[in-house]
Amino acid sequence: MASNGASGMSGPIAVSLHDITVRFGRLTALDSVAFDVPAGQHRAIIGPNGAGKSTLFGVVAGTHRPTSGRVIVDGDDITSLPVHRRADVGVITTFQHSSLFLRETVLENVLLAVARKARVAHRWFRPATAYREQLERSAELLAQVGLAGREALPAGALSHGERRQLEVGVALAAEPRVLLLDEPAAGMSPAETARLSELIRGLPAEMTVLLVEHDLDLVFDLAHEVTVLHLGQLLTTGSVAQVRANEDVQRAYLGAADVDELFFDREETR
Ligand SMILES: Nc1ncnc2c1ncn2[C@@H]1O[C@H](COP(=O)(O)OP(=O)(O)OP(=O)(O)O)[C@@H](O)[C@H]1O
Repeated sequence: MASNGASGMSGPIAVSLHDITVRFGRLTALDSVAFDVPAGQHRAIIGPNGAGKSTLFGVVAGTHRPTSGRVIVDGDDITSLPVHRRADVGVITTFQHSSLFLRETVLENVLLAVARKARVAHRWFRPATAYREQLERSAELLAQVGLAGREALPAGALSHGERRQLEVGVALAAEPRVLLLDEPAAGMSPAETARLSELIRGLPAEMTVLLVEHDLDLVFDLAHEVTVLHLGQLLTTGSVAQVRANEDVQRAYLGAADVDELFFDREETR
């Protein structure tokens, strides 16, 4: 198991959710959910099916507008900010459904994102030097996400796991302060998941990461803290050890297919 460095209980708050309620008609998908995520923390959101994880993720990413409540990032209220404007405040999301250009090369995918960021960062554009800098930055990012040597391949030729790595590279090009990962390990092999975990654990210490993930091995490997939702309510937030030992969490998961994964370290039982 990884050592999960900073528990992040002190220091500035990066993301603050104030009494988030989401109703779909008569169904309350989220009921006054409130918690803070300290800057630099890796926070996982887990819970049984239908707990409200995706809905909550969408509220932070901007794809869902809460019925009531507020989303505060670095002190700014972004509740009403449309999804495409959240990048301006440093909130970058990788969604489950890939946003890559599959016919373009791996390098071009990252280069586009780097160029987009540069245009936002600089009012004027210096084509000759800027392009070289952007190429260098793209190569750096591809090395960071483990895709050095794959630059010339079309993104569509990558394995599923490599595509997810590339998506993270594209997201990092935008220099997020808060990185939102929507089930990053979905469809990955154990080896790909292990590489992804290493990649996330190696992100800059000041970057806040919020992820929704069903793969509890990954969650327990990289989360500094875990927030558990159940039936639209916040059940608890705590360290991996606290959450695994929590009887309310155990009850919430009873009957769920992944209950064994939650309570027993599979490496211990092998
Ligand atoms: N667009 C929608 N319209 C109506 N009900 C919805 C909508 N989206 C989600 N729900 C309902 O809201 C509740 C929470 O759903 P959500 O997808 O957020 O849960 P989840 O924890 O992500 O579940 P899963 O683990 O199965 O993905 C569920 O009862 C779901 O059926």
